[in-house]
Amino acid sequence: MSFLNKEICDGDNPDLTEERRTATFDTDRMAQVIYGSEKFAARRRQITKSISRIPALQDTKPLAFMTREEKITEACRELDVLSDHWEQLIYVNDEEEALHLHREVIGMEGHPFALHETMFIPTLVSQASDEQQEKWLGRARKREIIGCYAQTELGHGSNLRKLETTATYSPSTQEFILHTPTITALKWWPGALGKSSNYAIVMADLVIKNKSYGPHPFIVQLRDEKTHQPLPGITVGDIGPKMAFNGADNGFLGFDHFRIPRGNLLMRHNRVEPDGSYLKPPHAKIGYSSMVKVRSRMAMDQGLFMAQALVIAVRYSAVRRQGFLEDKSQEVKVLDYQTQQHRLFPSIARVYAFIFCGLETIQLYEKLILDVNKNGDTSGMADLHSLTSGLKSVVTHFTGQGIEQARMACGGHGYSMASYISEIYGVAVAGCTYEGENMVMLLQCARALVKAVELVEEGHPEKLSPMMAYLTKPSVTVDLTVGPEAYVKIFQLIAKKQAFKATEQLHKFMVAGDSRDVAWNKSAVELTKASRLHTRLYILKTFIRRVESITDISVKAALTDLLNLHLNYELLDVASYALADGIMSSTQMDFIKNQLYSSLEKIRPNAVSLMDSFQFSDLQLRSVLGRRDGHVYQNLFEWAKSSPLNQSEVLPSVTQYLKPMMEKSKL
Ligand SMILES: CCCCCCCC/C=C\CCCCCCCC(=O)SCCNC(=O)CCNC(=O)[C@H](O)C(C)(C)COP(=O)(O)OP(=O)(O)OC[C@H]1O[C@@H](n2cnc3c(N)ncnc32)[C@H](O)[C@@H]1OP(=O)(O)O
Ligand SMILES: Cc1cc2nc3c(=O)[nH]c(=O)nc-3n(C[C@H](O)[C@H](O)[C@H](O)COP(=O)(O)OP(=O)(O)OC[C@H]3O[C@@H](n4cnc5c(N)ncnc54)[C@H](O)[C@@H]3O)c2cc1C
Repeated sequence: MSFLNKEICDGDNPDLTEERRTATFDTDRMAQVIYGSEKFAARRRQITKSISRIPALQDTKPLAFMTREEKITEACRELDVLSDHWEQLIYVNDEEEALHLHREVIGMEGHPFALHETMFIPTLVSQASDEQQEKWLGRARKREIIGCYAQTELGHGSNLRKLETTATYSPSTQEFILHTPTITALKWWPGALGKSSNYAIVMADLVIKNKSYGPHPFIVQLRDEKTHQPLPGITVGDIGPKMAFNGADNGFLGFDHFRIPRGNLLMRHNRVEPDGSYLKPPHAKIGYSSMVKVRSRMAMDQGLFMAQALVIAVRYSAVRRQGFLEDKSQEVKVLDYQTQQHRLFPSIARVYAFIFCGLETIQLYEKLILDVNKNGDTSGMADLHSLTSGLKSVVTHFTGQGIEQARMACGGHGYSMASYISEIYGVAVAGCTYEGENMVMLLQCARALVKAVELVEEGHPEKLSPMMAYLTKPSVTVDLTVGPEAYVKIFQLIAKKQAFKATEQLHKFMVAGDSRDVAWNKSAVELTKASRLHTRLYILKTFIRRVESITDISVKAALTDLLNLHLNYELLDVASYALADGIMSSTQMDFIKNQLYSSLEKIRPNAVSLMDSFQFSDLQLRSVLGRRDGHVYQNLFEWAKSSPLNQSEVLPSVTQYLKPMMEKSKL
């Protein structure tokens, strides 16, 4: 079967056109699966088309040749143009459409609204009372004010209970006094805080009558709305250049006894009354909801980062010819090498798997917020917290690995900033750190796992949440040839064994006299391993569920090949556990390897289309190597010529130093 999209292929590199001809499915149909619905996939295309009709949004100077200041200015110029066209481009207040618009036009290097959309507004939605929403949410949505999320401090990011910024209630004036008592209490890292935001959600330790109530969210005006000057009592600025993400002004912030009205404590779930009495929230960690929101998005966002790198690497691999196979008259596309396929295809499978998880966790968060806000029902919080803690850690780790492999798969040109892969890598791996450092979050996930194992050991398996039910499954011998369910069974056994082993180790140290915290630390590596396996099992099951639900036969067939690759690759990757515990034999290992290699061959003809299906525009990709038309070499040459170093033949560094040095050497 062939699905040739004329519009796409006309004038393209013939090697890429050939790849698109061999596809066995329709990329528009695949896009519906990727983006969760026919409607949203179509809206994305429509928005992309509308963007392409606005000349002021087309690419200017390549980002790689811009200074940081130029990048920030350019992002703001684009935001201004977008704001003029906002209502004609997207449905106002549709978060997914807004995200797509920003991703495509401004890209991933950060911008003044990145935290406004992803954390400031969501915190107002989940934490502000109706009255407070009336006051601030409308203004925020209309972009009359720009906000950020200021939580992390110079001295503390992971351990929130030790945040030092205080918000001390003064009943006589009905104000909170925000204060930065030490250098380590300076807020440090919040995105868009340094120069752009005029408001912030500030997480500070609530203190009433000398009693600390822990971190609470406050809305704080930082800058004058007319002059944009910091208000008296506020010290704020940019923390300097970063590994990537340099279009964002991550900032620092200090308070000198800065007063805000009582009504600026976000009070949907807790209250401080005028006399200073405190009303507890229905769940102690409800104030952490914005972090859970971002974590619940991360499987999707990271999947899309990795997808961008893979679109670039796969298209380039179909254009790049090097070396010979059978036919000595023509060099082969590097995509035909088994090693190249092995380098790229398992990551393609992970991209799809991560995105399917993201579609699910985004919905789970939306449901949770509805339950909490409408019915005060917090019962889903613990499960979503442990799930998203594990997921953000596993997904960011593999995304980093996948992008780096994509970079190497592009050979020398992958190392050039023309590929854009280094930027994608730099931005994506920030996710290993932000929203909770990966080890810290794996250990959060482990808390839930250990609790579940303890329930089983105490004879209460009925109390387990559905995600943990596998911990009660008995050991069985599995015939791998029967299909995905057999892989799930083996994975469940591996994950279960590791969860029990890690818990056993924890208990052993406790029995020997260690406190739970010390025993926990002595078992931490084993615990993180259990969390990873538990999370990878969830990813695998989600992938299977999603593929089963697809109705388009050709799309389903292509994704089944990808799923089979995933099952074999993941199981092989954790085979050491299975071998050590006698869960799998070496014959089964050989079977898995052979399945894996034949999956690579099956996927090969669909590789380019599997990545085309993401329907990223060239504007969004920002990559010379990944262009849709595949005209790599001409454009690389043009790109290099536009380097500022090539704007003159002889650089001042030559006249000033190299020439005199060479002259001196002649003497
Ligand atoms: C439209 C525009 C879009 C444009 C997009 C363009 C592209 C942009 C690209 C990229 C955007 C960039 C965006 C960057 C964004 C970054 C933002 C940030 O980084 S904000 C800072 C994050 N900071 C952390 O995540 C700290 C991590 N630490 C913590 O969360 C806590 O300290 C934690 C969870 C590690 C411990 O918290 P404890 O000390 O209060 O609690 P304990 O004592 O350990 O636990 C007590 C119980 O509470 C539960 N718990 C903890 N947190 C919970 C929660 N959230 N929900 C439910 N339970 C929770 C625990 O599981 C535990 O349960 P049991 O006792 O075991 O049953
Ligand atoms: C690009 C970027 C954007 C960010 N944006 C924001 C933002 O908008 N708002 C905001 O408030 N913050 C933001 N942050 C800050 C970010 O959330 C924190 O850096 C992150 O939570 C990690 O905390 P930390 O820096 O204190 O790391 P640390 O906790 O100091 O980590 C250092 C090491 O200690 C280990 N460690 C720490 N605690 C434990 C433990 N209990 N057990 C085992 N190991 C442990 C970690 O695993 C790690 O290896 C951003 C950070 C980055 C990089």
